[in-house]
Amino acid sequence: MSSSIPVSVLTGFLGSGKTTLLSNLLRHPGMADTAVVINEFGEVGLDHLLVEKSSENMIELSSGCLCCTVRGDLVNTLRDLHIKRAKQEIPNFKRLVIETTGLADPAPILHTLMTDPMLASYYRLDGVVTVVDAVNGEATLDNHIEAVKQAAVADRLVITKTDLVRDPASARDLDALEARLQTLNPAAPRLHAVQGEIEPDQLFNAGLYDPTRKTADVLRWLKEEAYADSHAHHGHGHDHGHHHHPDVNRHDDHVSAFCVVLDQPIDAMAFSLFVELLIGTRGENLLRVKGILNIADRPDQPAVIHGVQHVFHPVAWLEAWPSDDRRSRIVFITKDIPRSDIEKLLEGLGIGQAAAAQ
Ligand SMILES: Nc1nc2c(ncn2[C@@H]2O[C@H](COP(=O)(O)OP(=O)(O)OP(=O)(O)O)[C@@H](O)[C@H]2O)c(=O)[nH]1
Repeated sequence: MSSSIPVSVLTGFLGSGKTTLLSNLLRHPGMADTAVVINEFGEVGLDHLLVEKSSENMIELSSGCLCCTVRGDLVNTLRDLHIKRAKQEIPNFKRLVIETTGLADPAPILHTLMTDPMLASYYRLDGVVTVVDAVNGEATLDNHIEAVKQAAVADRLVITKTDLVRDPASARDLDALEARLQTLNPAAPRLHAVQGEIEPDQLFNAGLYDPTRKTADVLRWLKEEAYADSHAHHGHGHDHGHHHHPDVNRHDDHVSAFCVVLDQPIDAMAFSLFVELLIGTRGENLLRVKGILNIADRPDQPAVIHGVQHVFHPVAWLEAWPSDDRRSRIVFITKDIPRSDIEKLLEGLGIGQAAAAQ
């Protein structure tokens, strides 16, 4: 596991600046050992020509949208890459970046990385980087649920084209976009990049759960405190414009991010049932679930859970609690599943006690 290759998924809507960002990143000396898989939609992949020179390990999947053909293609591509690396036919890359098409739902890619047994033994998900265009970002979020999902599941958000934000009206639009992203995804740091200029350190090693690292990283990964006031209402002083849009297509009204805190230890069987019921009835709307659990019969070893839609990663047990706080904390990023539904289901199954409901 310690030698597994970290994989970053780079996503963002059409034209948001993914390729520009990637080309710049690959010029950094620290990124020299990076392999890149680019998924182009359509017959001719132009991006390939644009970034080719900066990486010898460039692979392109041009057979269609990665999120539609992902199972076979991605598995085969990553498998081939690993075999060639082992045979020393290609340089010994230490990191992999997958750039998705602009329309991709990132979930199937995350599923594949999490569930394919071979991939899971050679690669591990480092994090999701989502690019959002400062100029078109709001309109894109209004009109495309994929863009909302991309932003909601990100570990890092990169706002591009801020150089085009010059007049006061555009600056206000950018503030509104930032506020909206804050509500959609309170835990992901928001970074700005002009023409792809960014330090790789800000995007990689995002601290997604890795059992070989110190447990403190789990807290960084979970960042549950970021969700503290982000539920029920959009309670941010600076989110002007947020409620005034007349659009009927406000996708992010459907998406919520919240953290449920349970004071009492959790019965393992009851929690499995909870996950099963949730996946069975609402699986596709569970954009992301991550948490640290206090399981009743193993109080000294917290369980880490991580799910994307209907796929849950096998539970990982930590050696010790990362801090004095031994309550179970579960972050949910959902579409059309309000916090109250989750709390009702937990209560119905007699699981813990939701702190916020007290
Ligand atoms: N002014 C400005 N233009 C940018 C910036 N970042 C990207 N662009 C331009 O935006 C356009 C789209 O950028 P790409 O990097 O190709 O975007 P992409 O997300 O890879 O696009 P697709 O592969 O089509 O989804 C290009 O013309 C870039 O030059 C920026 O920070 N400022």
